Amino acid sequence: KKTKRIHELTKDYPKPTHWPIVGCTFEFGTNPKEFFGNLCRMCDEQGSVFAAWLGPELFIVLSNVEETELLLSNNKLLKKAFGYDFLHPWLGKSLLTDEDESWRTKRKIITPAFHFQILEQFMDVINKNSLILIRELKKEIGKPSFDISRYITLCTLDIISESSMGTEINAQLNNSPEFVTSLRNLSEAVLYRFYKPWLYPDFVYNMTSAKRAFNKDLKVVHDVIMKVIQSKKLKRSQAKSNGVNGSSAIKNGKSNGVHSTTNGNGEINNLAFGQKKKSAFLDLLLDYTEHDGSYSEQSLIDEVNTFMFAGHDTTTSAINFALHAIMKHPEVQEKAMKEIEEIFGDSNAMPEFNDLPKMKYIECIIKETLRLWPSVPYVARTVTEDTTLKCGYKLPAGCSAVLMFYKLHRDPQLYSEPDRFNPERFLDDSINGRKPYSYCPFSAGPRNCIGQKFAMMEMKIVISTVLRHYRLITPPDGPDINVVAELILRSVSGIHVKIENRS
Ligand code: HEM
Repeated sequence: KKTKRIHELTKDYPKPTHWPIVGCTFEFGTNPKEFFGNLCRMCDEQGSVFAAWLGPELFIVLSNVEETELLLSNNKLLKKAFGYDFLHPWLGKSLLTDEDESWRTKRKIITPAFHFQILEQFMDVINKNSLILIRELKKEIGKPSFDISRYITLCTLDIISESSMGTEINAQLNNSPEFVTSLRNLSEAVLYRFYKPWLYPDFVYNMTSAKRAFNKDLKVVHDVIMKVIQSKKLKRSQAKSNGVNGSSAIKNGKSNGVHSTTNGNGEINNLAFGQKKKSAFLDLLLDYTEHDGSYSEQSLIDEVNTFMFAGHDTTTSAINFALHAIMKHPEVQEKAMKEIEEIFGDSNAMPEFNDLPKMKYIECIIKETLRLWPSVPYVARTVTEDTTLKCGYKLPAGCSAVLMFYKLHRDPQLYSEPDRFNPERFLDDSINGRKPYSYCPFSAGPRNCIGQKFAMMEMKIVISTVLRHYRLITPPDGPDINVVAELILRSVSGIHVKIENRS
């Protein structure tokens, strides 16, 4: 009955070719490589609002600024779409996947961990791992070309593991440990299921070898995180019995049952993160758990898994595409180097926190990179109540709305020469007058990215450190980038570069 109603209300939408039962599943193709290209083609052919049935689910795909604003600014459309359910066995109901009141509570608890004064604690972790990256890249000097994305993946994984769990996994030094491989397999497995509507029912998926492999990888990842949590808990209880209070954060920062960011005068409270000693996101959650038991062991695992997932592939993707763009545009590389020289002069010192706002041009490069290659190329919401789009079509309750940022960011009505890489368009004067919601790499509205400041800090440090040590050169015969979206945007052919030492 519900499906019939949705069919009825959306019969006038533009649609690609549909078949009975499967809808336009085969128009999309059943692997990630074809899927994204076909989705972009459909946006070109059908326009900025169209409907597509994938088996029993209807997706309304939106890629213009008016509908993006309507959806993202609506406080009632906060529920993630059906496809996010496939993340539940891995991330549970965490900040990324949860809904309604329990999402709001989590957001309030976790927000203080991303206050900029707290992020400063992570400078050392990012600087240290960027230097390991530089050391690892040494072996590639002089080679005609190599894929730098393998190195960036391991570096960002080291950074996010140490920041979220407070534990070094040394992915860069151990090259590809089981944990790293399992993490990658899990992202791929979620997507594999999404493209195959016949695997949507749990009872079918549970019988497949894909599900058995998924469970195996899940166990590897969960076991590592569980061990970290247990060892942290043990250390904290030992510290407590020795008279050291591990949860001073809670005493001062609590209001209305929820941890607050400031003391009302805009000053940060004595959070675990605010202490001199470097803490991890996990420490904040453990503080709460000790205080009021708000997080069960499973919820802690889910939240750490979420940081690792949301904070790893995203920054990897952005750094990779930025390095590619810098390499392809020598004039951009020169300007970035000029800025670096102005900030650091002859010094070899790593950046300090107050150097980051000085990296204005590098910030423009990152923003322009995220415009052309947004790490999260689309997001989706479940429509929980009938809504009327700006164009007049009905968005019926029960369908999913997909916001296609990748196409939004290349709309010629919003950006002149939209396919051209031009960091200057993000210089202050040029962005004045830009429509709100025309640029959403971190999404927007209440469910925007909580980690965007951390991400910007990490990207600035890693990119500037690479440039300070190496000149990026386009290899004559390296393959060009080949973009696919496997939850996160990436180049299947890798990012091929040649590097030269800067004397
Ligand atoms: C270039 C880097 C990044 C990009 C482009 C990015 C982008 C996004 C986007 C588009 C969303 C919305 C997802 C949706 O609606 O389904 C999101 C949510 C989120 N991101 Fe990021 N992200 C980045 C880095 C990070 C980092 C470093 C962290 C953590 C350390 C993080 C943690 C999260 C979390 C927890 C959410 C869910 C927030 C909520 O629903 O309340 N992200 N991110």
